[in-house]
Amino acid sequence: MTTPRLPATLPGMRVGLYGGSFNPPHRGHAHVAHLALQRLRLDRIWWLVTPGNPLKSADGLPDVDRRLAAVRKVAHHPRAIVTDLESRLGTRYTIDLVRRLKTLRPAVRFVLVIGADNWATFHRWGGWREIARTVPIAVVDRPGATFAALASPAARAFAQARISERDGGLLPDLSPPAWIFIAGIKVPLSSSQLRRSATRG
Ligand SMILES: Nc1ncnc2c1ncn2[C@@H]1O[C@H](COP(=O)(O)OP(=O)(O)OP(=O)(O)O)[C@@H](O)[C@H]1O
Ligand SMILES: O=C(O)c1ccc[n+]([C@@H]2O[C@H](COP(=O)([O-])O)[C@@H](O)[C@H]2O)c1
Repeated sequence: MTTPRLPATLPGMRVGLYGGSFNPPHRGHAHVAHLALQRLRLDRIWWLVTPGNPLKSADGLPDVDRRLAAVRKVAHHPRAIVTDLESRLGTRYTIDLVRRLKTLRPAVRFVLVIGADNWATFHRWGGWREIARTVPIAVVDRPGATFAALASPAARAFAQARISERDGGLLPDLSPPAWIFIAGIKVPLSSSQLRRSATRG
């Protein structure tokens, strides 16, 4: 099996893994990426355009190249990398992605970055406990999802591993399980809302 080319890294680099359908990308996504860069003191954030969320129907999902082009327009930041790495690795499940990355780049400090709605349903992800034991996780708050995220099965299962919001800069250095809930300004935007408005014209 040949290994696809990964974005460049250096040993010890702090890299946020920010996966999404991005159908379409919006300012809420840029907010998550910027907040993660700042609060976790990341060297890079990789916007990973998924070939398809295993829990969502792929009906009407534009192909990866179209979504990559759209994400590049909203992701502007000198430390942002927009990539189709998951298509090239052949991964759809996050557990497979993080296992591969830990093997391919053992000296890089990866952190998984997700929105609060995804932490609320994280227990439905394949191998969710193993994901949380493999990489630290940063959860960014989102309108309507705060309570569900903080009371979620994942939050309860890993209650002892939650760190204080003011210690975000430490998260990439911690051995998992470790997670943080990042509050602050919430951006009330979603791709589904934008798709609905586009259909209405
Ligand atoms: N406004 C937002 N605030 C915080 N996190 C967000 C926001 N929008 C998206 N996210 C997070 O960004 C990641 C990618 O989201 P995704 O591409 O599914 O967008 P979405 O707006 O949630 O789409 P949809 O409405 O189709 O479900 C997910 O982890 C999601 O939780
Ligand atoms: O691995 C899983 O079971 C899994 C289930 C749901 C979502 N994910 C990943 O979570 C990321 C966010 O997905 P989405 O559709 O909410 O943008 C994206 O990278 C998905 O592949 C992964």
